[in-house]
Amino acid sequence: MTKPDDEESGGTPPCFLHELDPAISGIPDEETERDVARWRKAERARLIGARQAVPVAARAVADAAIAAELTRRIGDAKGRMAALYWPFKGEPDLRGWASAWRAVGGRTCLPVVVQKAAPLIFRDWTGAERLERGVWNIPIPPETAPEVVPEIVISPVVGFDDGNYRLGYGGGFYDRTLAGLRAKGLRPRVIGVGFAFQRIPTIYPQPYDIALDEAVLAEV
Ligand SMILES: Nc1nc2c(c(=O)[nH]1)N(C=O)[C@@H](CNc1ccc(C(=O)N[C@@H](CCC(=O)O)C(=O)O)cc1)CN2
Ligand SMILES: Nc1ncnc2c1ncn2[C@@H]1O[C@H](COP(=O)(O)OP(=O)(O)OP(=O)(O)O)[C@@H](O)[C@H]1O
Repeated sequence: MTKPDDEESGGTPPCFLHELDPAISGIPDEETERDVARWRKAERARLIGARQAVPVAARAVADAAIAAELTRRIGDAKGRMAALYWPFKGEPDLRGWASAWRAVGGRTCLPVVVQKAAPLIFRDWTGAERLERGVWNIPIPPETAPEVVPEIVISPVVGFDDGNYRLGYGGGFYDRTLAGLRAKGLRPRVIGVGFAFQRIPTIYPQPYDIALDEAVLAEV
């Protein structure tokens, strides 16, 4: 990245993001990391706000559209393990899809935060067990539920960009989880889900960001 000549003369723009080429993921420098973190924080707030403002009726239509499209893309359920999520902050509610998937022989699991700044684990979710409160009060299957490895990961996006990169809540959980699975030679199919307005040109991907395989984003 080149530095503008006027850096010492008061003409410096507040942020250098406009100079970044998202296609190039070089060695991260501190200044860039700070700018990206700041930009992501604001973008998350904007997108989560827009998502929470979607009216209930429109949301129900969009959730149904996402569910139908997932079924179409994924196909046969028999014996296949899909990771879902317990929706919060206006995320699409796919719990109905999860039970429909189980009803035709699919299996489901939910992500569990073991600790901050660490990969997630996935626990088997039959739909019959009593869920517990995990970190940030997110419902999770109890410790007695076996840890499993999903073949398909349905991941709620805060933002989704043209390079298939996902903006999440900022914990880095999915990136760490997918990196950990890859290190073991495991590559689940990762499908982002959300609403069409969550599509953005770029999240300014960093070396640790892992692109998703695809996304299903419903119009609202
Ligand atoms: N429904 C759902 N479940 C999920 C995820 C998700 O994106 N959606 N996750 C995907 O990763 C994991 C949880 N990730 C989360 C990451 C940050 C925050 C959060 O609210 N953080 C606080 C800051 C907390 C702190 O830094 O101490 C905040 O934003 O106010 C919540 C969940 C696992 N379960
Ligand atoms: N594989 C990894 N190893 C170590 N640190 C990582 C890894 N992936 C991400 N991080 C760290 O996690 C932090 C948050 O990452 P990022 O902004 O991509 O979160 P996010 O994808 O929006 O959140 P989430 O996946 O929890 O919804 C970053 O500061 C980054 O340093």
